[in-house]
Amino acid sequence: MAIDYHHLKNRTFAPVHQHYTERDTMLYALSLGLGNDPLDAAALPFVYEGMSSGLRALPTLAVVLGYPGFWAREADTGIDWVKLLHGEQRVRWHRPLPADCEVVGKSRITHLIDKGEGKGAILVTERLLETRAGELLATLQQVTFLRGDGGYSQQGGGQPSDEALPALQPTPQDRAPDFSDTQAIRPEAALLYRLMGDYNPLHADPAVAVKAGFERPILHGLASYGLVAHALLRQCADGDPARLKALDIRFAAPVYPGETLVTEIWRVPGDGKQFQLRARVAERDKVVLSHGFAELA
Ligand SMILES: CCCCCCC[C@@H](O)CC(=O)SCCNC(=O)CCNC(=O)[C@H](O)C(C)(C)COP(=O)(O)OP(=O)(O)OC[C@H]1O[C@@H](n2cnc3c(N)ncnc32)[C@H](O)[C@@H]1OP(=O)(O)O
Repeated sequence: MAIDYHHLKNRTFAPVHQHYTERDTMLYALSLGLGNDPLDAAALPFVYEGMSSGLRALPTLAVVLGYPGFWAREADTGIDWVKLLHGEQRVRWHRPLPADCEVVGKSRITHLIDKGEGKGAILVTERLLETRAGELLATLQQVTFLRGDGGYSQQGGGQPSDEALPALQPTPQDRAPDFSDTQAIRPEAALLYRLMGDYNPLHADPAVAVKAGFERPILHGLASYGLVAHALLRQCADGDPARLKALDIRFAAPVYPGETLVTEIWRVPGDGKQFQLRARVAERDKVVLSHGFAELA
């Protein structure tokens, strides 16, 4: 079954209510590998409640909260779910995330773009993450690359296609990064990370990974996203999670659990609050996250 633009665009998502606790906050950070080195002072406030600062939530915890799950697998979507990949993630934080809170996630599909037969389609989902009292914590945009669904607009009597999102900018080619941060990704990272709510079999089942065109299960894009955000906070914000205001990034190539991620950060000339970033896998010297933009308070 091919994608039907109107059916998919009009899909409704029930608000997802969630009460996350300090334990969830710590498990999220642990699933990214914080605490791999128990003496790492920059990681401890996110995985141990006994610090003088109290337990702190990584701002990227927002990406797993109020999440509607792996709904693309439902047959009526028309999506070839085995072939989909997370393409980009863009988040704006409006308030720091508490370590324990009742939240609600409100999702809707905002864009569906046909890139053409054999090239794929782009699906953009927006999620507003609010407290139960209605305060907006974060606005999230998830760009999904539907590798198996290009050309849908030629079917069913000519289905529409939306305008693309404003493009993210590539990182500087003419100068070395101002900061660099290295993180080891644990071999079981994807198996741990999926427990945060993204149960896409691509990250766990070797047979599904092969069907999708990979040699073995790949890491969730949002796990790499969390790692890059932590690298940025550690290098440029004294580890203060409340300072992250914006982070956009493109997932340029797959990351495999067990690899080493090197995040490279450039200062944007100006008031010192904006940065460009990318990340590469050290073992393959391959850029895996690109077109990064971040803003700190
Ligand atoms: C719906 C339910 C929600 C589900 C959410 C996700 C659930 C998760 O479980 C899934 C995951 O986490 S998957 C893991 C993370 N993602 C990845 O590993 C993807 C890595 N990226 C790739 O493989 C390629 O970039 C690839 C394959 C994405 C694109 O590569 P190419 O086809 O070679 O593209 P290229 O020829 O370079 O460019 C063609 C056009 O596409 C645009 N583009 C490229 N990479 C993009 C990307 N990552 N995201 C968005 N757009 C992208 C290019 O700009 C180009 O556009 P245009 O034709 O307009 O010039």
